[in-house]
Amino acid sequence: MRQRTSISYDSGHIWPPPPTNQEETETQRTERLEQEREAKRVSDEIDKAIEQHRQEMKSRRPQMKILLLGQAESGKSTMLKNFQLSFTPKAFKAESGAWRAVIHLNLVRSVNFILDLLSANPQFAISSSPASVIVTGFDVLGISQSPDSQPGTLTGPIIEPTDELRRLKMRLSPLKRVEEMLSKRISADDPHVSRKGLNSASEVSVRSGSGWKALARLSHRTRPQSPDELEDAGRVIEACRDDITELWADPVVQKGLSSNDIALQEQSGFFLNEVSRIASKDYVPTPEDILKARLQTMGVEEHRLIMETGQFTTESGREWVIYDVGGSRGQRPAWAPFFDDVNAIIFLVPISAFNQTLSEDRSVNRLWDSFYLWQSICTNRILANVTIILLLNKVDALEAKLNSGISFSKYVTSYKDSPNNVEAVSKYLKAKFSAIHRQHSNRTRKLHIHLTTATASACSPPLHSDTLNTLFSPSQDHQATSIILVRIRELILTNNLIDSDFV
Ligand SMILES: Nc1nc2c(ncn2[C@@H]2O[C@H](COP(=O)(O)OP(=O)(O)OP(=O)(O)O)[C@@H](O)[C@H]2O)c(=O)[nH]1
Ligand SMILES: [Mg+2]
Repeated sequence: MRQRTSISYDSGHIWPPPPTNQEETETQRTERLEQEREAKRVSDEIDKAIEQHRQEMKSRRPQMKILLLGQAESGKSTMLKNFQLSFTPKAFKAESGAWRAVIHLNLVRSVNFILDLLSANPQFAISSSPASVIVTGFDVLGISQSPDSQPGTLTGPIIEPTDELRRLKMRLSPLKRVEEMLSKRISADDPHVSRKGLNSASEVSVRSGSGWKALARLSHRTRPQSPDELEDAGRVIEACRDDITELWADPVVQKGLSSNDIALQEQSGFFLNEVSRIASKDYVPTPEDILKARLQTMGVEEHRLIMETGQFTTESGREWVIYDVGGSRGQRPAWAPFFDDVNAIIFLVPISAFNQTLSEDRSVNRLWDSFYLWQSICTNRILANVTIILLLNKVDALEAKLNSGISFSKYVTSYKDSPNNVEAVSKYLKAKFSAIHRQHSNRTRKLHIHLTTATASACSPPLHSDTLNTLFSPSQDHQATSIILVRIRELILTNNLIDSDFV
């Protein structure tokens, strides 16, 4: 006979109740057993329902789905890195080694770009100056722009090669192979590497899900058939360290670049000022290096962040899914399928790009493109109830440009003779983006705007420059990325509480 098991709830309460001392009749016994069976059935059903609910909750672990949108090089992937740095620091640290190869590639590409300029026929297409297209007006209904020049052609080398530069070019020639190898390694089996034009040193991309971080970390221990290419690359770069420094410091190189309006230091993935550190044997990327590294996104990448930190006690361990998309025009049709069940959109605008054109279409001003894109997101009916956050990014680069004398109103004619400083320009842009939102968006939706410098580490102290410190009150405008991220997180959580058990 099966032994009856008893569950003790607390002292004095045992279930099923132990047999009493009283003699029971056969009928009483049958009744009691029937009652016990029924009680057990009910109890089992409750247990089953609880377990089912638990499993459901587990599989439906409340996820926050966030979509990062914006044109190419607006800083979407950099903002994602900031999320990781702030909320999943252990995971971020664990992956940081993989960025070494990307940073090495960024560096080597800048060098090879300069070396190409010593040739009569650079290996990439020549375009006109970055400032080729002017935005003539920001009428919110009809944003318009007009091209003011056409791509030009080039006859001789951009940088006149001296004997010393020829020698350097020879000595640095192994970096061509290093660039090829690193590009292949990072782009996995689908390399998509392009020189974008005279004004841009490099672009290498990864396809979503290509697992490049794993590949970039692999050593010969895990790939015995191939020599440790990454270590080889590191050794070559280290051997070239002094020559790279010399090349970058060469006055003829500097003059050739500046007289052709090529500002390498303003470009993505610029590391030539830190060669001695980055080209050293024991180089380990810092969080700031990782934020500065450039790797173009292709397709839509899904990143699952299990919160390691959290203001709300129940938040730690929760999952946030962040979709990082490729922002160039050819990539944008891939965004729409992700609009359906998204909780929030973070839209980035690189406000320093007012004097640049799209690399995929040199006739389109980048600021104009951002306005156009913003309008289409605001208008989108599927997104009508989604929390929307607008980040006016690259404030540091905007400040540098305006301080160097580049006139905002030259490119945005409706700005007229307003002051050429960050405060006035960002105020103007905020007003313009807000106006588009008001006009094209669901009226009840509130717009949240922040000025950001995504490359200023989420861990760095508030406000990256003295000028910005005095320009903006920390409570209002430009703040440390970490503070903005906490605000964004709170906002998204608060706006999406109804369907979740977050708090
Ligand atoms: N100076 C400066 N550079 C930034 C800022 N934000 C991002 N960047 C740099 O700009 C480059 C492009 O940033 P990404 O985050 O790769 O741009 P993206 O929007 O993901 O671009 P796609 O993947 O092509 O769509 C990177 O090298 C970043 O380090 C910023 O606030 N200031
Ligand atoms: Mg990206």
